[in-house]
Amino acid sequence: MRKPLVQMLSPMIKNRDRLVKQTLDKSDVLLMEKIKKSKLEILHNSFSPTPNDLVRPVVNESWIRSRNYNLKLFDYNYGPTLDGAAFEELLREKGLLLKAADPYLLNLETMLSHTSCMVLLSDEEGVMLRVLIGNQKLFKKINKRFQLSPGVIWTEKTIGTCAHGISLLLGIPMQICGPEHYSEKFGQISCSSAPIFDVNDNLAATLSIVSPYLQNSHFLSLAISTAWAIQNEYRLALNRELFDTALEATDEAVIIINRRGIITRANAAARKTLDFWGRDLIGMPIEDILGKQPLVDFVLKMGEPVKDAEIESERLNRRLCFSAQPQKDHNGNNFGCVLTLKEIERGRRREKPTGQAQAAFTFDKIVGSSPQIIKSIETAKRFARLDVNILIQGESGTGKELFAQAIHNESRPEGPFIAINCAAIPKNLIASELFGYEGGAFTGADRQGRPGKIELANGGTLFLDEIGDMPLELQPVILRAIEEKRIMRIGGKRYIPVDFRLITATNKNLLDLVKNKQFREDLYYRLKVLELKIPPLRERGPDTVRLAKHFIALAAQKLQIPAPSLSDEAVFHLLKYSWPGNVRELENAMFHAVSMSRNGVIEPGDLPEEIGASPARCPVKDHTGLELIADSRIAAAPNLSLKEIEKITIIQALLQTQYNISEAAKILGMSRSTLYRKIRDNGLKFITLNRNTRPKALGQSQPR
Ligand SMILES: Nc1ncnc2c1ncn2[C@@H]1O[C@H](COP(=O)(O)OP(=O)(O)OP(=O)(O)O)[C@@H](O)[C@H]1O
Repeated sequence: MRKPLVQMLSPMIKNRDRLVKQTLDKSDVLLMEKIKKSKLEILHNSFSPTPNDLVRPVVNESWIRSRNYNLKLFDYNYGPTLDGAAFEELLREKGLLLKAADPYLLNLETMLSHTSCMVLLSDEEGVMLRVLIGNQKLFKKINKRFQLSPGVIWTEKTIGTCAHGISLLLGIPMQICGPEHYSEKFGQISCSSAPIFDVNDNLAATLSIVSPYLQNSHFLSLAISTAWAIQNEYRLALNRELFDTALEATDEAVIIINRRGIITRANAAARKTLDFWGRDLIGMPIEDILGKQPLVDFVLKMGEPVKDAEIESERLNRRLCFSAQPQKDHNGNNFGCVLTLKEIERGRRREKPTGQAQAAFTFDKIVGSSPQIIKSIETAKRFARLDVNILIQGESGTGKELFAQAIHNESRPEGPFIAINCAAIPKNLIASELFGYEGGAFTGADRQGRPGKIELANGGTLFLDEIGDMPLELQPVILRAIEEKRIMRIGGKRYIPVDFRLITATNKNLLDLVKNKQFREDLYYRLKVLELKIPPLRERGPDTVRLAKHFIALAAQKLQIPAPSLSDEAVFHLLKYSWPGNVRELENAMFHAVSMSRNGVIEPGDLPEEIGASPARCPVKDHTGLELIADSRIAAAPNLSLKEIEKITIIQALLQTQYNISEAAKILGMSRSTLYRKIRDNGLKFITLNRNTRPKALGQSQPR
């Protein structure tokens, strides 16, 4: 390394010390005299004259400080030197800094070896860690005069004004030439210094280039750029250490793989989990360790994260909880991924959250941007702020519990979320479920007794789903508990105060039940202080496609395969179907479709029969005559553009009205002629199937 670098220098440089001005001309000498005179005046008069061009304010201030340290002006000042053991210890301590700096110092020394320059590296306290000089004869001479050797402490305090002393003190690059030094003994030398900072911007070191005679601006730039390079290297090393410490601090097995699936980092927990104690995982293909894992291929290929999926490793004969986070550069290019693995106890599957005492959903997790769902979200958010009872109404599977959880997380996130489905509990058990019981209250009861769900909801939210199925005889007791905010366990003798927010939900028309005397009117009005309506899926327009994509991604994750896309025809079938089971049905349908899909695309044939078995011919064609409901971006884009939403909404309205333009225009709230124009603007040419299914080319017919 040293030889080729030396060869880069011109023989002119080698022969003559051209880097520095060795002979001083008349003007130099005059200038030096003037500076020296100013220095003596300032120090003698013990006041700071207005700084002039000759004396920089930082230098002026440093001279005053040096004098106040009682340093000698006309003689040598020697810094103390650390003893051998202390210096060895310090070198060990500064190992990372030296490892980062040494290659650069060596290069600098090589480049300057034909000059009389010295390269110094000091730590943040001014201890010289490295003193490098190509010319050994000169080094000995300097050492004798200045006692400058590794381990000596040189600061402004110990030797007076010098470049590296000011760099240390102020954290700035500095060049000091000849009489600018405090001590006159330094009058013939010059120095350029630059600070080096660690990752937290703490001063860590200085780099200095010292030369006899005067320096030029190149010296300072050389010192700054070398210090900068060392600083970057040092920060990288520190970050690497920090990363390794964090990596080792976690109990989770963490493995980093590159784009080809080769392990580049792994912590001790990973070696333990993968039975690799004492052996290195680095450089091994992850497939050799875990066996073929479609999820790993999926993350590397698609750049999508995976959270808490369960994988089976045949090689390890073990099930693992697997998460993966792709590593991307600022342009979104995937260059590997971080895998975390947790062992799942034998015979114990990862528990699915039951939704019993925890609420996972928040408003931002509710998928949908249709005006209908946005309205429900906005209303629910407003309701969440008011601590009163809320009745959620909506068809089955529309997301009522989802909204209840989101309201809970918005209003009482610290408390428990206790959900009960009144239709799912046998009638004779509802009372004990809700109110709990004291020990021995009835045959079969626990000896210690048990708290009921209302008690458990204390401080949080009680969610009574299917409230319409609450037995009539229990309704007055519920009413009292709501009004008095206290309950008595079955067989108990004392009231227990409870503080809970009540959210109820139903897919029935409660008012009809009230009219039929199946539901108490007073309870009904107590429950519906605020009423939230969740729209059915068929009214949410393009949300069907958004939700479908959301569920496809979830299903693919569960099945450990890359998420397939939806073909245009499949999108058409999804929009056309009326979804009696709402979002839950869509979720199941997408799971079915993902399981059935081949070649990464969901076709109508992959959908459950009732959804995919609509007419084989798609009645909407684009201007090229292709059977499309919209262009392919609808299937590909993660979110839909306004134009795409408009297109889908028009198609939906036409499907809903069986292509009756007047009715569709009414649904869309626009005139027939506007609808005709929008059909054309959207590049759609329709073959209408009127109620008698007689096809008619819409694009050619004139609006009446
Ligand atoms: N907007 C949405 N975003 C994401 N997932 C949703 C959305 N709406 C519903 N779901 C999902 O659909 C399923 C049904 O939702 P939920 O159980 O909340 O409906 P529900 O109206 O309470 O049903 P039921 O009437 O049967 O009690 C759940 O798996 C839920 O996660």
